[in-house]
Amino acid sequence: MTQEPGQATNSAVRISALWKRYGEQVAVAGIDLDLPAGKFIGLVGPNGAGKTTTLSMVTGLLRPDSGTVEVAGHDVWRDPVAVKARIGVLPEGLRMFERLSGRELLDYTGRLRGLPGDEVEKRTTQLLDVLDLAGSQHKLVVDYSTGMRKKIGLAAALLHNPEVLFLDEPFEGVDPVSAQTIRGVLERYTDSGATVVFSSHVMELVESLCDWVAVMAAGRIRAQGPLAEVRGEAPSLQDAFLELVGAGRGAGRDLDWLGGGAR
Ligand SMILES: Nc1ncnc2c1ncn2[C@@H]1O[C@H](COP(=O)(O)OP(=O)(O)OP(=O)(O)O)[C@@H](O)[C@H]1O
Repeated sequence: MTQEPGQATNSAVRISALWKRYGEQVAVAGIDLDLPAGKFIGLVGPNGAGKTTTLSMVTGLLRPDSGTVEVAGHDVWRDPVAVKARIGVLPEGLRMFERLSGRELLDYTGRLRGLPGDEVEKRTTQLLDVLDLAGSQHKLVVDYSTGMRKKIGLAAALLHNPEVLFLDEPFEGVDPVSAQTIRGVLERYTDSGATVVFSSHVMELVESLCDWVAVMAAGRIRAQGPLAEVRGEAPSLQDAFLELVGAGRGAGRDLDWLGGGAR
């Protein structure tokens, strides 16, 4: 059911019976997810679980085989313009306009989003400042480090003040200082009532940031809910996760030739 534009909704994202296959490979196997608005949400799962495929379908970058996705009350595939106006996306391996400087990239993004020039300028200056990129604002994006690319990508995704922000592995390749900066910006953003959905396989990070998690493995949702509920009696999210995805702690036992100095 799609709500009328502007109507209040408690769900930031509603996914129903979503499927995606790549040939014989089932990447996403009919998942249902209801992600509450105003939360810091982690989508966690091992390599190949289907996180990127799910986020791509939710953000309108990849067409599902079947199923529906609603973001901020709008159907992603029937009402793509309304959805794209309300979301910010930092995809994995984001392609950017490499020959623009950081500031030019944000200026261009702001204008594409239809913001007035003076507003773009103001927000750009503030974001560059907060994300510690002011000193590199005139450097070409092609010369940015991995962490700087993540930060400028995040700034571009935030510029139009979206209702829901989707981030695929936002902390991958980011040093602890930059990670702390990104974290501060995201916490401020969710405190104002916006929603962050991010994918990660770093459990400690998810545990320390998120108030709500969805655990994915082999294309299916294994658990979803408030962090404390998903963690249950387990000492940490990592333990709960290993239990849920059935990971063997004995992995490597067969590698009897490995280590010990014998050649
Ligand atoms: N373009 C593609 N063509 C064929 N198979 C694909 C494609 N993209 C993903 N897959 C397969 O779909 C499954 C889910 O992949 P996906 O990238 O969504 O997982 P992920 O949870 O994001 O993994 P990771 O944490 O390693 O990035 C994997 O088995 C992967 O090999």
